[in-house]
Amino acid sequence: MTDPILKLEHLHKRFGRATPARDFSMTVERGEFFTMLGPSGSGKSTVLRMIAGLEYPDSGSIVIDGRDMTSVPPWDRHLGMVFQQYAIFPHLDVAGNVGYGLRRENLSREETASRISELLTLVGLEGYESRNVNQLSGGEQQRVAIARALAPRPAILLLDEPLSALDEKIRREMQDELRSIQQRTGTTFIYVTHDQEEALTMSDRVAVLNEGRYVQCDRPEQIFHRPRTPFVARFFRGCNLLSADLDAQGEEVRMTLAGESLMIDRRGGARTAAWWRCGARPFRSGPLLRRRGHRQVTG
Ligand SMILES: Nc1ncnc2c1ncn2[C@@H]1O[C@H](COP(=O)(O)OP(=O)(O)OP(=O)(O)O)[C@@H](O)[C@H]1O
Repeated sequence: MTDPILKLEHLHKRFGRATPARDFSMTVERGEFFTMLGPSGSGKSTVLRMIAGLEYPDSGSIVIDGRDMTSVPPWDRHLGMVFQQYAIFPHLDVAGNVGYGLRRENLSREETASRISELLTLVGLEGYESRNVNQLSGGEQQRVAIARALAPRPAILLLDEPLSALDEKIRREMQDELRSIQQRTGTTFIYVTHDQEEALTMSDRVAVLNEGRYVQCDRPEQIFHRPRTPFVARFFRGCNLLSADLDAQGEEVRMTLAGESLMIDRRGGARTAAWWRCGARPFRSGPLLRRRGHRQVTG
């Protein structure tokens, strides 16, 4: 088992009355697609900005690839960043924009051209080198921004709601493409979104944030089928929460719901069946998890 690529330990950050990070600790493994998901104001962007070095924590530490980076400036952290706004340079063509990411690499002209061409192929813009960026669609501009951020082979690529300005169809396509780019390059991605479906579809693991803490950090199918708190369950709109009485009897628990009783084991073994019997089939669980190759859970 290799060391995690990122370790956040007891991060705390306050802005006046807002506390977007409270004793926040988490680890991200090498090559993971890791997503921070949560409602507006839960602290996702602040945590991402602290990883990037765009904000400094009041206390706690940030270790990237084994080095303490807590007070290191952003340009020495060897991270890439992609934001919601397509932060590309309007006065440079596509090659100029992607090449900007290579300016510290000391490459020859030929090596730079070859790397730009490789990156454009990776993001599906093969042959776009001399195109004017102002004439590209939103999705294409975001691909240029991703190629530029990946150009110096960052240890981690940080993505803050990169698809939220795109229309639904392009957004869906880009979700699949981003996942594929991440897998082909093996780069660790840390992704911020408030979109539940996006998080579940793309990620290896998801941290659900609320008020500066994460309330659950797990694989998508665990988050979806085994929410640890009512907050997580409610956050996936369409999920039905029903109150039941539980009565422990040795290894089994009797659950009484709407006058019906059911024995479940202590790990909640029959819980899925119970939800099914109540007609509370989870929101889009089949197509959602099938899209990323998960087995559908049956009752
Ligand atoms: N630079 C800042 N100055 C003052 N308050 C801030 C600053 N940055 C963030 N906050 C506050 O911290 C809280 C968390 O903000 P943050 O942007 O991290 O949340 P978020 O989960 O990313 O939300 P959103 O999805 O709306 O972007 C909010 O109450 C916000 O107003």
